[in-house]
Amino acid sequence: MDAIAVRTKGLPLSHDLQSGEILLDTRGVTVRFGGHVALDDVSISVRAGTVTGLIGPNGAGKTTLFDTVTGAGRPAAGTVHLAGHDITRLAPHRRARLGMARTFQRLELFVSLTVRQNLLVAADIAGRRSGRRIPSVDEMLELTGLADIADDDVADVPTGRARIVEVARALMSGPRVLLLDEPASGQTEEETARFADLLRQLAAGGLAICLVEHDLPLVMGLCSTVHVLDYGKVIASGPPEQVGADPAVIAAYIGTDHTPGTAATDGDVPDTAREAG
Ligand SMILES: Nc1ncnc2c1ncn2[C@@H]1O[C@H](COP(=O)(O)OP(=O)(O)OP(=O)(O)O)[C@@H](O)[C@H]1O
Repeated sequence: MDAIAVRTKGLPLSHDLQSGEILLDTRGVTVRFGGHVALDDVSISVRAGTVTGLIGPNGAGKTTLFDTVTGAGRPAAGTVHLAGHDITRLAPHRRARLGMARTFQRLELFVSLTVRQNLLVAADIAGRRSGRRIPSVDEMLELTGLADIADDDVADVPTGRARIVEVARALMSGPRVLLLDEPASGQTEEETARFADLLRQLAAGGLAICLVEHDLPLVMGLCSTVHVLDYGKVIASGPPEQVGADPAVIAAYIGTDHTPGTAATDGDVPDTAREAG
């Protein structure tokens, strides 16, 4: 496959990548909290230039897998690989330096700063850390559709758009892999549609995106591959239409608020970033 430069509207979002290359994978990852097995022999992969879905009922282990991949937690067994290199023992900041960025289920923004200031802080850290050219804040505000609220305090920004601020902030580091934990939670239908376009655009630029999301129509419409976790195990992996029709997946979702093919949120969603933070 041709090497593609990861550039979106001229933004130097990342390094040169092979489209379709596996950028991130976990191999047999097991995580225990005391006697509780939160992840059991989990192997998933995320390719450059694609959006990969990671779904499953509440408590299935999705956030735990993100924590393991980013280095916030260590697995009891198994390994994590970035572009084929074993990074299981690397500290989180070194993984970030290698091109891994994430957002959080619970918004983690500087709520007393403006949208622009949040991106400036990220730009400052990323610039000092990597030494490579990173996107300008204005370019990023434009790309992510945040220019009109650039000078608003994040505390006053509605939750749906604050989630985009978090994505923009993650993108300021010029990642190769972007991990998104329930980014559409709190978004209106219109915001979600715009967000889906943004993710398509970023993936088309070569970024490897892993999306944890309870909005299953969004996942099914956006992802080329979906991994399904249930009670810490991968119960299905494949194209969305195959996974959505899988009896094991349907069974896993029965009795939950979320069933494949329906929109759902995780209950009450705060109105603004102030309430979410
Ligand atoms: N720090 C922890 N200590 C003990 N148990 C934990 C810890 N973190 C997560 N767990 C447990 O591990 C399991 C997986 O949790 P996790 O948050 O990864 O699930 P999830 O799929 O992200 O759920 P949700 O969709 O509700 O966010 C759950 O049973 C949870 O209670």
